[in-house]
Amino acid sequence: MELPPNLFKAAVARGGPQYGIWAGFGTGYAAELGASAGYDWMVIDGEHAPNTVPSILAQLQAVAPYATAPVVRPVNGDPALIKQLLDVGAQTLMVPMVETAEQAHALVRAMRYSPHGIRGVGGGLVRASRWGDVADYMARAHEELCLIVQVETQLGVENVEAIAAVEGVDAVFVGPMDLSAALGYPGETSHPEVQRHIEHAIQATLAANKACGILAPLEADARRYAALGCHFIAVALDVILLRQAAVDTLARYRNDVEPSEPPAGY
Ligand SMILES: O=C(O)C(=O)C[C@H](O)[C@@H](O)CO
Repeated sequence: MELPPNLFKAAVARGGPQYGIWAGFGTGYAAELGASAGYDWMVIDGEHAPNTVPSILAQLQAVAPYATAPVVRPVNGDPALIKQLLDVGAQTLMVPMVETAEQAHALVRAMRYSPHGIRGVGGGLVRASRWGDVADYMARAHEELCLIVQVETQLGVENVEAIAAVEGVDAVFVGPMDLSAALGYPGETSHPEVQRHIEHAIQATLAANKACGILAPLEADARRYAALGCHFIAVALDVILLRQAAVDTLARYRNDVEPSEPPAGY
């Protein structure tokens, strides 16, 4: 068979904004439900959601029949974990807490086979090559892989020009929550200082001709980031949607329950 195309990479190259949902339940069942809603892309979160390589595989399989493109976020940039995630068929990885061009370059090498990198060879043992059915998998895998690096610390923002310029980095994703904490305003993503850093990271990424993404569950934020040129914006988190709907439904029947406020943090 042909190498499966990376829907996310193609969509972001066509332009934006692409609207995404954050999958935080760690199950294929919930991920499939989110995909059935028609979002353009979905983060399968291995950093803060209760996920393992097998649970991520189950979610990749669950969303495969849908047009929603999966983006897998590993807990960190460990090359051994990257190898496992690529082998189970993740094509787009979003690695948190990238702070230097050297780290970004190491991630590119972790995703590529020798002589361009250090990815171990799974050959016919892995889903990525459809158990060997994709005959040219090793020669062409890099064409359909996509690396998103998360910039979400002060040092990361200081180095964003150099990070975005690294060959093989396809996109930068700004993490507003971590950045707010790193700058000393935990959870205050609207603080002027946090916003100044966010806008600088977006502009530097776009100036490097790389795609830029961000998390923005509040509509006004999402629209502002779209106007700034972000290519992909996560506008919903499934866990938060369920929690809000659960509280609001109960509040309609019980006087001791207040309807939910927009989340202070996300
Ligand atoms: O810093 C951020 O914002 C992110 O990276 C997203 C967070 O991990 C989390 O708030 C998602 O719920």
